[in-house]
Amino acid sequence: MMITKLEEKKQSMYDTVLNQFEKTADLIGLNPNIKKILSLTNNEIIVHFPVKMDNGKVEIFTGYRVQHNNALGPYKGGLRYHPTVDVDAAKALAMWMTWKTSLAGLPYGGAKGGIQIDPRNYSLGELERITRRFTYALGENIGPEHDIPAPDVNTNAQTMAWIADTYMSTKSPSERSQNQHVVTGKPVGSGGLEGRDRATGFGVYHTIKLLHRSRGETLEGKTFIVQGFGNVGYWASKFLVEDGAILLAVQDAHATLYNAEGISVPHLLEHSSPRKGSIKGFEGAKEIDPDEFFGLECDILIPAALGNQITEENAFKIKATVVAEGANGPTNPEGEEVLLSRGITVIPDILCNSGGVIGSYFEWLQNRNGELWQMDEVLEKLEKKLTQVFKNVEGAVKEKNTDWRTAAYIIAISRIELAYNQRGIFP
Ligand SMILES: NC(=O)C1=CN([C@@H]2O[C@H](COP(=O)(O)OP(=O)(O)OC[C@H]3O[C@@H](n4cnc5c(N)ncnc54)[C@H](O)[C@@H]3O)[C@@H](O)[C@H]2O)C=CC1
Ligand SMILES: O=C(O)CCC(=O)C(=O)O
Repeated sequence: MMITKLEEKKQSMYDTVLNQFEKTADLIGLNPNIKKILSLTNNEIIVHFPVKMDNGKVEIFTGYRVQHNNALGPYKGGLRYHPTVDVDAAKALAMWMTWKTSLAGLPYGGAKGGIQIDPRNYSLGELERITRRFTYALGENIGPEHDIPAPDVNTNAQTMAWIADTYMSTKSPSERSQNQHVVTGKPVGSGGLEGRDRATGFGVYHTIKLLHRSRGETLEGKTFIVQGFGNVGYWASKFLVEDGAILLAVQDAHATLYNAEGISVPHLLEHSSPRKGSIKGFEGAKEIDPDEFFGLECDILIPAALGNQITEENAFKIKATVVAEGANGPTNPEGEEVLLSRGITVIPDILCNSGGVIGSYFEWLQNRNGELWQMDEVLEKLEKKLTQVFKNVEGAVKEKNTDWRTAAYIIAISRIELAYNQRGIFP
């Protein structure tokens, strides 16, 4: 059977995470029974649900929620609205969440899901109805102590507010407020956490900064390029530029921009916001061929869009000496081999973008305890936690004389193995 380009891409995302897991499992001699459990996902939920469109016609949508593992706590992970969402993509992304929450030392497991749509084709009212129907269809497969979604590609605080409202409306009046933490990443004012919006981008910036600090360098004058100018790409760029780095190029789904003098982050945001996030047409940079992007001269490359972007086909072109994975799974194993053989440091996704889920954990605690945390308090706690996680991985890199991803996986998988062993399931 012929495999289309899109299918090839999806297949290899799941292959990527399994390859990364198996490599580390073999390295640490993971208990074979635990390896079997972690190689599979616990639950793969697929729902089909009808929604009335603005023109009065009914469309049927397909939504996914894959729950990989909950040995360390409730399932946690984002919801993505994108044409590439399917069960394989959700399985891969759910596994990454399990490793990420474990590495960060959070009391969570891993899940991911979404709907296979291009949200640009729908009005705001349609997106609200799609989201509410999806929430009903998921029913008790999500819950504040069971599986807690959050924003991901093409979903945001508004999407989370609709989910929380719909889920809470299924509860009796006296139970409603106890269910607000069914999702995180909500708007501030509806149970959201001050600073959750910037938490992932802040984490990307902070891990880059810590890596440079450990080498006796600062970010002043360092050049960087970023793929994706959404939540993660924008906030990471903003923090980096505020710390003296220079943004040379940005690529999104519609255009690739370059300016050797540096691109203004606030001006680019101002340009893109009213255009459904597109950077196309920005006058403060010239548009270049998308194929030139990865080969641009720079110090730091931040993939902050989709998976499988850095492969054996383009890794040899990359000039950056640091690749900071804002996205989940942006580098496939063959691409990573090329990068490592060329001495390029890869800050792996499960460390680099973990600021988001750490921020979500703070929001969950805030809701559970009926508290309201302030921005400075949140950023201080986030920085402290990220620094601790970074130092743990740095320690493992040195101790095991290995790359950053393997070091991060060793910590993440060993923690889950310990939990299973402590419970005496596989003595
Ligand atoms: N939002 C969050 O808190 C977290 C997000 N992530 C990951 O970060 C990545 C980006 O997520 P968000 O910024 O939230 O999404 P977003 O929806 O806010 O932005 C996505 C960006 O990627 C661009 N993009 C889409 N397809 C592209 C393509 N083929 N080539 C180049 N650019 C493309 C879009 O134009 C947009 O600029 C995803 O991999 C997501 O899983 C990871 C941790 C947390
Ligand atoms: O904030 C969260 O719960 C998860 C965010 C997410 O989807 C991710 O880290 O990839």
